[in-house]
Amino acid sequence: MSLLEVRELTKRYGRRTAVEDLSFALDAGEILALLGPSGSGKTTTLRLIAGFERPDGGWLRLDGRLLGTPGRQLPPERRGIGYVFQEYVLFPHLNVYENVAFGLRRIPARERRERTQRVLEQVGLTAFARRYPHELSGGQQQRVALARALAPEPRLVLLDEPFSSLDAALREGTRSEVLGLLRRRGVGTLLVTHDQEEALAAADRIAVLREGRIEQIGTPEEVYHRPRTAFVAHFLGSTNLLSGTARGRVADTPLGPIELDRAAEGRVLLSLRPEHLELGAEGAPVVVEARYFKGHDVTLQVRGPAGSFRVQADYRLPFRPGDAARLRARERAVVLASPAERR
Ligand SMILES: Nc1ncnc2c1ncn2[C@@H]1O[C@H](COP(=O)(O)OP(=O)(O)OP(=O)(O)O)[C@@H](O)[C@H]1O
Repeated sequence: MSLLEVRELTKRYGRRTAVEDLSFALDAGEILALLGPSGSGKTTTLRLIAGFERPDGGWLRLDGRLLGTPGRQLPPERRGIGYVFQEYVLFPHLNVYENVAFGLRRIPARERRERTQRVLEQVGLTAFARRYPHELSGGQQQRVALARALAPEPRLVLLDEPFSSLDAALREGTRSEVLGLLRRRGVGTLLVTHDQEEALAAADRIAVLREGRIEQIGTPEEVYHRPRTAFVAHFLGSTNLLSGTARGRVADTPLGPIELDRAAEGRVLLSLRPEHLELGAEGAPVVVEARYFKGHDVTLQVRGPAGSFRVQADYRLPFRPGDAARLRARERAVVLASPAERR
């Protein structure tokens, strides 16, 4: 049985539907990223799970126990869920130790002391126990917030953009420490982010949200390499869309015949990432329009009778704007779902 089960969860604000028919499951020790643009329903989903909002439809269970459904709503403090929300700041008048012990008020003093010390040690903050929040860096404050969420030993932790306020240098280290700790403790984690790189690097699975619905859910490799829709393909990096006529595993396209990742018949819309195209001696004629140096490689914008494309290339290749070249696919193209398949 999954740790968390969410079924057909729906939330409306007046006539606007913030979350619609959301269904997914999460296992113990698993990290699921909720990824989507602003307004796609990520925070509302966490608030429904935490119990700050009442659903208008559907239900959710944690460890088999019903937490929320339109007719029955368990209050947040009885759900056994830890959360670190962006706006969920530390108490400024309490030191680190007191902030973490705060959630353990109902536990006998000795156990409270032991648990607080243990969790501070786990997040590497024992030496900072007597400091106040304003005497800590952003990353340290984030770890205190996490320690406070973990102290009551929840089975599920909800993280809403917890790393977005940290600068790039601190972000990666803090993220892998924090998520590593959650994984080792077998805690299920829902991580809200609109940062695709963070989702790809840190999550076991990603649910891509669009207008309150899950557009696709899968491992980072699946959603990146086998996007079901143009929206997912574009949201997880850059891609080229190309239409063609499929005959089984091959399609005729303006770039010539291209192998497909699955069999199809008739009109198809294909996705080819910039790294799946190459410039060389063979293929459709194009002219290089722009060159963007990225350090480890370059992105070339090219145009020809077949259309306009972005191509990733080795930075040592001599292509410059104005050069003529030939373009071909070096990998199979992904067949995107037709409107009928998406329903
Ligand atoms: N309390 C509320 N009252 C009315 N509408 C709301 C409320 N909370 C959220 N919404 C609407 O619900 C939709 C989903 O919002 P939500 O905050 O869940 O999105 P999000 O994906 O978390 O966005 P962001 O990345 O900007 O935080 C939006 O259209 C938003 O305007």
